[in-house]
Amino acid sequence: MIDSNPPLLHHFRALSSPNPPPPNLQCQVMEECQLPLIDLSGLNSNDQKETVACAAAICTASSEWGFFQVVNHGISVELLKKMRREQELLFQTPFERKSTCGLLNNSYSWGGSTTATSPNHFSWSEAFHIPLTKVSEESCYGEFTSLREVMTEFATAMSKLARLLANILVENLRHQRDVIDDICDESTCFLRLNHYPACPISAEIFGLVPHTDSDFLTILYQDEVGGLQLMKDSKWVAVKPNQDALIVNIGDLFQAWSNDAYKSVEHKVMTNGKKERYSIAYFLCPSYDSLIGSCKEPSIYKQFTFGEYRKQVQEDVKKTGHKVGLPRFLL
Ligand SMILES: C=C1C[C@]23C[C@@]1(O)CC[C@H]2[C@@]12CC[C@H](O)[C@@](C)(C(=O)O1)[C@H]2[C@@H]3C(=O)O
Ligand SMILES: O=C(O)CCC(=O)C(=O)O
Ligand SMILES: [Fe+2]
Repeated sequence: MIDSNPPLLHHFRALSSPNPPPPNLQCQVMEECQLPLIDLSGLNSNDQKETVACAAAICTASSEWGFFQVVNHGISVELLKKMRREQELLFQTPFERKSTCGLLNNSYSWGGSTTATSPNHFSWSEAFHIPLTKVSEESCYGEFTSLREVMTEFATAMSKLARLLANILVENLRHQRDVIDDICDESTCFLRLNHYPACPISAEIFGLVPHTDSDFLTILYQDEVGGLQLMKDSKWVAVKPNQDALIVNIGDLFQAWSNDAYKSVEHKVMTNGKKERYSIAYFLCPSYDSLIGSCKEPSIYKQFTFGEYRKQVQEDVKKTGHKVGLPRFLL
């Protein structure tokens, strides 16, 4: 049989061989949490009190959790299901085809990072990481013609939702709307299609290593399998999947801009011994020359452009296998 999965086990064993096996990652009893659940229909209410309360709930969750879930988000169940079906077909393609045929702008990767040199930096997953500018480009799709149509619709809907939420968060900080539309363009925003194959050594390896996202905010559409965990009050807590909801998390850029009012929280994905898992993340990013500086004084972080930030993250990951992120920019 032709294998669709990348050679994850082989690679993990090769990385582990001279080193001692990593500690058991799943030994603690995990608390499952109900993330703040926000009904976005409040934003369209004729009652201004409801609109204000909904916006306040978004800002409070961004400060206290850095994570929340939204329902009545305006993206239809049909579109979400169609997108998931297309994603499954894409990942079921033979590994050779995914990795060598230039699919989706040649954006396929596996193991989390091509440069992982230690088992602790290795992720039991594969992904396509597609810039928004390429989503509707015919040449990216080969025989996956229906994926193009669905993904274009999906990206447009996620983009609209991400901008709506980001504008609310900005307005709360600066009493000014539309800044996000001025600085975020398609050139840097991206969609990441994630696949976590069932893992025979699930106690030893992450599905996706702990990290914060390097963007303003991320919207995640996950399936019913579960495995996402986030840091809350210095403890890892597991997110209970809710099929009606999309998950939103604050990224590093909003944390810097808000001078730590909004939290870019560390998160990770645990593997599952029996079931594979799918998720799609939309990352809202500004153009590379956008200056990110705090909205308040005294500022905690140096000003930086998004280009400088990405470069620093990539350099650190390449050198050490590990993302340092915002602490690099502390004043
Ligand atoms: C090895 C890594 C690459 C990554 C940062 C990390 O340390 C762990 C997760 C990776 C990830 C996943 C989501 C985004 O695509 C990304 C840009 C991010 O913020 O975290 C990547 C990072 C990266 O590619 O630099
Ligand atoms: O798959 C998930 O639940 C999370 C994915 C994620 O954190 C990412 O792509 O940055
Ligand atoms: Fe993430």
